[in-house]
Amino acid sequence: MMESEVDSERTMLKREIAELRAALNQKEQCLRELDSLFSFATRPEQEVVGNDLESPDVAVHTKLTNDDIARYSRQLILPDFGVQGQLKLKNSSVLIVGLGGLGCPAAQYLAAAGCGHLGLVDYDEVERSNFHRQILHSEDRCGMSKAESARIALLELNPHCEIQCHSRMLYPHNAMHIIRGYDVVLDCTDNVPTRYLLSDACVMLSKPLVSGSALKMDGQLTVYNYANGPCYRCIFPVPPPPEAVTNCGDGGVLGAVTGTIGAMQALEAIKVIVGMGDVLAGRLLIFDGGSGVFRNIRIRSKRPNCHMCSAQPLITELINYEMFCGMHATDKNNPMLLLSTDERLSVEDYQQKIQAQPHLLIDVRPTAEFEICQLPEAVNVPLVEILDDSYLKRLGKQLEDKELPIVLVCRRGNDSQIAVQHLRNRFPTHFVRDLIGGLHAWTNSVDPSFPIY
Ligand SMILES: Nc1ncnc2c1ncn2[C@@H]1O[C@H](COP(=O)(O)OP(=O)(O)OP(=O)(O)O)[C@@H](O)[C@H]1O
Ligand SMILES: [Zn+2]
Repeated sequence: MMESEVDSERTMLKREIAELRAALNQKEQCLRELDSLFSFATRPEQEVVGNDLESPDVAVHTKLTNDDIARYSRQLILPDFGVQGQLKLKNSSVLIVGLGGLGCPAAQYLAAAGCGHLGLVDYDEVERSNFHRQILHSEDRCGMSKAESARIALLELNPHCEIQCHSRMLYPHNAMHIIRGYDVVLDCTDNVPTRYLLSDACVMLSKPLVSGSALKMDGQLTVYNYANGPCYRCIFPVPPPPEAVTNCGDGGVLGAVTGTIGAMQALEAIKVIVGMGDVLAGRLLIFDGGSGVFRNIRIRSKRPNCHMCSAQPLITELINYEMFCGMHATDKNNPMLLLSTDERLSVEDYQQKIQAQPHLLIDVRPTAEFEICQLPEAVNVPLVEILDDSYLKRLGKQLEDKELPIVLVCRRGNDSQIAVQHLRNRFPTHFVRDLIGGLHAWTNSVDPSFPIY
């Protein structure tokens, strides 16, 4: 063998070894993810201590008081409800997870109707952007835990209701402890991992789950795991890709829409407890607030091979739902993982080093948001336009022969990263940066008088 042939043989072998190593690493990573997904609930339990994790002490009432009769008279005279219905409600306990746009009206109607015990779970604190729809919270309780704030408002409405606050995040290590003590659970949250967690825990504990959602002008409602009906996994066996999920913070929502769905969640819970009416199990109520139309569609019945609620479930314990839903995966679609910090610009550096010199500041938020507030000299080019080739052509003309630095900004610094990637592909040698943390960081670190939403 010639010396050159030996060299090329060596190079080829080295390449093959590198490829085998990469494949091995990938397989090991898959194995680690699988292990982590399925061994999650068997790890030693943490943070499961605290008074709020004990089940509510539900005394059994056999009679209504005179105060009950006066207070609830208008519903007592409903033939399907009556004294027995009121007593069932008085002896019942309902867990409301999420005291936001849906949870507030739901809790309000349940407390007012005389539900004896309410559990309120929320890890978040009240802030100003909540008030337009989270109607139990008020200006003077800004910064307070949402569960505590809701409790104060609910007791004003009905001091006979016993309320247990769980001011913490519901997650796999505490979900079973918290849910166990309640008869019915309301999902009033806004994220996919919690929806799977609640559904799985409710299947394991045989609790009906009244699930609501609302976004923009639309809402949806159904009851899972009731009277042999489907669970959430029967309908959604695999989670949607993270980038396909929009929440109220990004998509917007009208308070009256969340109010409509939240009130209907309370109604379904009352129907389940009292045993009246036709519970929305196996059916999905769709509310189109724009046209004022309610539709009711039949959804599938139990999926025979559902991983959770079938006769032979594959999942027998709670798992890591964030991972299951892909939020922590090294997901290329996750904009948070697009750029490293040194490829970006802090709001302080922008203010001190760039703002005073000629530059192009592009705000990539949708126009409706740009109209709410904008930085001086910012031009609005929504992300969808940036991704469009005709805009890039126009920008190319504008930049001809100019070393104009480009700075991109959005609300929180996610969309701006996508825009940076796009512009860099087109103008690889140009200075293109985005502001870390977006306009929120601007308010927090540079100009507290700049509006935040
Ligand atoms: N796993 C969870 N445990 C406890 N509370 C949760 C969980 N997931 C979501 N929530 C709560 O559910 C509520 C959802 O309500 P909503 O979407 O109206 O409010 P928000 O999160 O304040 O909205 P915004 O997007 O405007 O900030 C929030 O208060 C949130 O804290
Ligand atoms: Zn199922």
